[in-house]
Amino acid sequence: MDGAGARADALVLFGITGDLAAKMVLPALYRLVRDGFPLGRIVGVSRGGRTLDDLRQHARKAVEAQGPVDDAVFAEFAGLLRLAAVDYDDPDSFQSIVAEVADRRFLAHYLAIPPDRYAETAQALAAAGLNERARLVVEKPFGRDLASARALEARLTRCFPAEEVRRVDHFLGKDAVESLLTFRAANTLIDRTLHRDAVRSVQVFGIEDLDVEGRGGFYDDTGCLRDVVQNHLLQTLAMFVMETPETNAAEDVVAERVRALRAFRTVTPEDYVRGQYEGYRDTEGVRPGSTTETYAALRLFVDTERWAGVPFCVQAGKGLAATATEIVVELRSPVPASRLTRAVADAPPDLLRLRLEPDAGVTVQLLAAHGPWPALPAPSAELVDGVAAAADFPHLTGSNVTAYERVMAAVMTGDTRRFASMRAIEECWRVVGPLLDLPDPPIPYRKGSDGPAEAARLTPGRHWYTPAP
Ligand SMILES: NC(=O)C1=CN([C@@H]2O[C@H](COP(=O)(O)OP(=O)(O)OC[C@H]3O[C@@H](n4cnc5c(N)ncnc54)[C@H](OP(=O)(O)O)[C@@H]3O)[C@@H](O)[C@H]2O)C=CC1
Ligand SMILES: O=C1O[C@H](COP(=O)(O)O)[C@@H](O)[C@H](O)[C@H]1O
Repeated sequence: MDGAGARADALVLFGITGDLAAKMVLPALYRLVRDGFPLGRIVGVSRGGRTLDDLRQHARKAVEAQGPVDDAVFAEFAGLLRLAAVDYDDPDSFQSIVAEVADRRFLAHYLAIPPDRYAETAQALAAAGLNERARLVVEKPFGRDLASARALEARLTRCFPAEEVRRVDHFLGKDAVESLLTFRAANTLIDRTLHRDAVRSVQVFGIEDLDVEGRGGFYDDTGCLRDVVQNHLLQTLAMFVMETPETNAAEDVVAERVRALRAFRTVTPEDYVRGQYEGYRDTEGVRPGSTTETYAALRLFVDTERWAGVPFCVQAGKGLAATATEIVVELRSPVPASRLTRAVADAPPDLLRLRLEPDAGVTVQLLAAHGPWPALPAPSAELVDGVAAAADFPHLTGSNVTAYERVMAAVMTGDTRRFASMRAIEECWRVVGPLLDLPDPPIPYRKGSDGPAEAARLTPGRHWYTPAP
C-alpha cells in the first residue's frame, strides 16, 4: 500500500487494560477479525496482575459493550491474544514481549498508555531490540506545545526510524472527515462555491453535550484546546480547506494537508474565548479553583488564494446543548445591484452545512419566493422564505469504533494518511501556541447551554449557527 511501509504481522498493544483499549481498540480489533483483516498475533502488555484468561474476558466485555458478538468470530479474536507483563521502570522486563514475538516478521507497537510514558517505553523497546523491523504508534496528545512535541519526537526517533513513527488522530480515521476532500473535489458546484468570492465565513463545530465524565484528572491537565482543537478540529479543517492533491497516494494527501496547515495564521489571544461549565470544579480529579477551559472558541484565517480573508470560527467544548461535528459555510449575500437583491439584503444568508457527526450529510439552506407574486410588484424580504434541502450520507456515518477500525488497520499496514504527520502536528501547535496556558480565568457557562455569549464577537454576524438537528 502507498505511504505504508511494511505490513505488520503482530500487534503489541500497551495499555490493553485501559479505558481507550476497552472503548475503542479492542472492539475495533474484533471487527477487523470479523471482516477478515489479517491481524496476526495481538500481544497485550500490562504491568501485571492478570492472566490471559482474564484478558480474554476483559476483551469480551469490551466488545459486548459495543454490540452483538459472534461467538465464532470472538473465539478467533481471543485466539490471537497473548499477554506480556512488564515493569516500565525495568527495561529488562521487556524480554517478556520478546518471548511472544520471536517468530514475527514485522511488529507494530501501539502505545495506549499515559503520554508521559511514551519516550521511556520507546527506549525500553529499543534496548530489548524490539525496534528492529518494527513501527511505533503513539496515541494523542503528542506533546503539550510545540517545544515538547519536538522534544518527544526527538526521543522517539532516537529509538525508531522517523518513517516508522505514527501519531494517532482518530478524526483522520473518520470516513466523513476523509470524504470532505472527495466531496469537494468531485462536485464542481461545491468546489466553485467554496472560495473567498462566495464565502463570507465558515463556522466549525466540535461540540459535545457530555461533560468530562470519569476523566477529570486527565482533562484538567489538558483542557479543550489541547484535547480536541489543536488536533482533531485543525486536522478536520485542513481536510476541508486543502487543495486537491496531485494523486490519492498517501504521501500526496499528507503533503497537501501540511501545505494547508502551513497557511493557517497563528491565532492571537484577542481572537480566542475560553469558558468553563458550571459544576466542572466539582468533578473528581479536577483541582479546586481550576482554570482549565472546557470550551474554546477561536477565529483563524487561512492565507491561501482560495481562502484569504475568510474568517474561520471554530467552537468546541463539553457540557454544551448538543453533540455535533459540523462545518457551516455562510455564503455572501447577493450584490445589492437591483431592487430585488436590495430588498433581500437583510434576509438570512445561504448556508452550506457539511455534517460530519452524528449523521453525515449535507444540508443547503437557500432562499426562495414563498408564494405567488402579488399583483402589484413590491419585492421585499417578506417575499423570501428559507428552504432547506438535505442529503444524508448514511454510508459515511460510522461510530467511533469504526474510525478506530480504520486507524488500527493503518497501524498494521502503516498507511500514513490516517495519522498526523510530525509536520502537521508542529503546525497545529504553532497555530494555537499563543492561546495555551493563558492566565485569565475562563468564562463560566451553564451546562447544556450554547457556551459563553461572549464568543459571538468572534463571528462576523456576532452569531453562531446551531448545528443541524
Ligand atoms: N480514554 C480515551 O477516551 C482516550 C485516550 N486517548 C489516549 O490514549 C492513551 C491511553 O488512554 P487511557 O486508556 O484513557 O488511559 P488509562 O489511564 O486507562 O491507562 C491505560 C493503561 O495504561 C497502563 N498505565 C496506567 N498508568 C500507567 C503508568 N503510569 N505507567 C505505565 N502504564 C500505565 C494501565 O495498564 P496496566 O495497569 O495493565 O499496565 C492502564 O490500563 C493516552 O495517551 C490517552 O491520552 C486518546 C483519545 C481518547
Ligand atoms: O480525543 C478525544 O475525542 C473525543 C471526541 O471524539 P469523538 O470521536 O467521540 O467525536 C472527546 O470526547 C475526548 O474528550 C477527546 O479526548
